[in-house]
Amino acid sequence: MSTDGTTDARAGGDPLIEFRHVTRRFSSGRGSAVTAVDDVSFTVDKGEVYGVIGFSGAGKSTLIRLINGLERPTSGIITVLGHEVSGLSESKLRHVRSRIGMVFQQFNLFQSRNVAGNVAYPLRVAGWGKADRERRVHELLEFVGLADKAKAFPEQLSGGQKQRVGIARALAVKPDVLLADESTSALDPSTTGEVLRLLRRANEELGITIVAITHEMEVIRSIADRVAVMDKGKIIEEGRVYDIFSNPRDDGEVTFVGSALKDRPTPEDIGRIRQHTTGRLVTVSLKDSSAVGSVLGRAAEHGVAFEIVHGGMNTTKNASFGLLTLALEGEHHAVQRFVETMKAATPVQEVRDGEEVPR
Ligand SMILES: Nc1ncnc2c1ncn2[C@@H]1O[C@H](COP(=O)(O)OP(=O)(O)OP(=O)(O)O)[C@@H](O)[C@H]1O
Repeated sequence: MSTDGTTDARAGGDPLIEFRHVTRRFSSGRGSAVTAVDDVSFTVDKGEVYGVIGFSGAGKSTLIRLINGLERPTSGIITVLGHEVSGLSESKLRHVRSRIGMVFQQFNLFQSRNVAGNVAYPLRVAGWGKADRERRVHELLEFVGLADKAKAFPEQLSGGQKQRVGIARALAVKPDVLLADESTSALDPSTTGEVLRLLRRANEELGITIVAITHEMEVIRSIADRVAVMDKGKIIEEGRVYDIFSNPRDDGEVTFVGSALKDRPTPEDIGRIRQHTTGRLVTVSLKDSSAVGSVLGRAAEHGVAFEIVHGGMNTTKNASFGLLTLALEGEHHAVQRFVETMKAATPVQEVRDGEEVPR
């Protein structure tokens, strides 16, 4: 990662995907219209994992369908792999689509074909010869850890195994981009981890760029480099996952991503904490834990006593970080000076009693 907050890949050239003021409106038939994607602009760089998160109806599926040209924008410009797809004919679009793999929530496997047959399908369509197909299918099944299942049929596989076949198939023709549409939403938590690790390997070992749309924060936290939060068709927040997760905001406003962290105290937690302390409550970021440790080590010199009342560690794709909530006891000005000293070392957020923390 470079110091200006961009990915290393960006230095290598133009973005792989670019949306400029893209809007997609659907008419509902009775004269009213739904704006599924509303004046959205973003870029995805080569080699990065870009996550899009939002509630149902936020416009995520429409956004992903705009990338592979299954939807056309009402207005705005979409460039994918150097082509302005918003203006391409259907035959030219097919060429761009052949460089984009797709992973679906419900796997979309052919039930009548075995695993090898499913993975070989896009290779057949692309005109690969039999020997090359067989070699490639074997290579892909090795990559996804299903070499022993080549002859099995989808109905004989677990959900996680089906999705691994789906990923092998999506990677078959060596696409530049993988679009993952709620790829783990149909899976249980342990299988979700297995599929996310595989997507991460596809990104890191094969260098494939991934756009993952999801309503699950876990997907964003564990594989995305950057995240866009969608709400009612708009991107309402965007940034590097590590920065968004690890910076509690000073103004007390809790962001969509930040609100999903389990290591901030809920109002119920605050109620319990208040039963045994009247101290000032602050949440400090452990982005640089040695700096925080040395400040806390000097609390007594400031005439301040602290107690750790809440906290935990999180791991994102790129790094770990934690949030620690402290109760600070001491003379008002001493506590204030100590908070200022902490703020010089790390982001600090006040915890207000009775504060509503959206979950
Ligand atoms: N073909 C269509 N015709 C009319 N309205 C549509 C069409 N496709 C999507 N919409 C509307 O656009 C809005 C965004 O839908 P979209 O499916 O993109 O959201 P989403 O975030 O993917 O939600 P979900 O996770 O439930 O699929 C919704 O109000 C939806 O009803």
